[in-house]
Amino acid sequence: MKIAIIGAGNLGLSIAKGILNSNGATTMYLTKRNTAEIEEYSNYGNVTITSDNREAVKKSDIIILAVQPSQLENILESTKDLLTDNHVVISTITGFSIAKMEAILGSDYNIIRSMPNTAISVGQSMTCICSNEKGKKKIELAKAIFNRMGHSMEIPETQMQAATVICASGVAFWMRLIRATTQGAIQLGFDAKEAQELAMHTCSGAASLLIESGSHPEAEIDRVTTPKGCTIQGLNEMEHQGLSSSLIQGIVASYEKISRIKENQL
Ligand SMILES: NC(=O)C1=CN([C@@H]2O[C@H](COP(=O)(O)OP(=O)(O)OC[C@H]3O[C@@H](n4cnc5c(N)ncnc54)[C@H](OP(=O)(O)O)[C@@H]3O)[C@@H](O)[C@H]2O)C=CC1
Ligand SMILES: O=C(O)[C@@H]1CCC=N1
Repeated sequence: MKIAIIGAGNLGLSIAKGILNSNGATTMYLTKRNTAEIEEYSNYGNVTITSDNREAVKKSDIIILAVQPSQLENILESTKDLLTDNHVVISTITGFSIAKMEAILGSDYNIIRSMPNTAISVGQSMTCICSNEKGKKKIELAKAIFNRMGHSMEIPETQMQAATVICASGVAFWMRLIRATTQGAIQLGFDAKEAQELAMHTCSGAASLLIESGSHPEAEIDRVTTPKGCTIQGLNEMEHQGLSSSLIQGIVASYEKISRIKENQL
């Protein structure tokens, strides 16, 4: 696969790392205006670094768009004459609808809208995808690309904002929970490095339990909570302090913010 990543910033470079780690591309173009910061990637034999988006589009089949929302329109306008039937355009842009992309490109091209997260760099992204009418026949290809770097789910476009909060912002939410657990562990006597190791591997184990057993979180909690024991004491105190409620409220606040950003853009 010949892949171009237009906008090699936080997410674009995470995708690049995921692709390189999984040998997922025969050639890869990485573009940004200031290329000095990513020169090290030219050490990979099959990677070209450039600020020329037109060259990247011309030489690639899969075009992954990872610029800020306000930067996308110009990029689409300046490259659309190069697009062919063979191209699959995969946008990762928050709040930029397929209709808005089609208003610029037309509806004759394969357009996939995706929402990966930065864990794509280590092959662990939860990525949601949807497509325009024309792109429906490329959705399996898009899934195959993202499944090499984690797990993908096809969803209706109407759920894309919610997926952004849960999956993309979600990485930051889980990081904060792991950080808070680490701080608790330090207070209980572990040094900072040990504390983080305990927190992150316990978090990873808890998620793996659900993924591999298919069971419900409360069923797993029941297996841990000894009657009158320390786990239920801790859990109940966390809930008295509003743990679940604050998480849900944060998720809803994040969703409301995305909705406002989207309204301003469209
Ligand atoms: N960060 C995340 O976890 C996630 C982000 N997203 C979405 O991904 C997109 C990118 O986010 P993020 O990576 O955080 O943003 P960044 O600002 O880190 O990256 C954007 C990149 O685009 C480059 N860029 C800007 N203009 C151009 C241009 N004309 N041609 C080529 N490259 C250009 C910038 O580099 P330079 O200035 O040198 O050109 C920059 O490196 C956003 O739309 C965001 O909503 C979605 C899911 C998760
Ligand atoms: O914070 C943001 O707005 C973007 C979208 C999801 C992750 N980063």
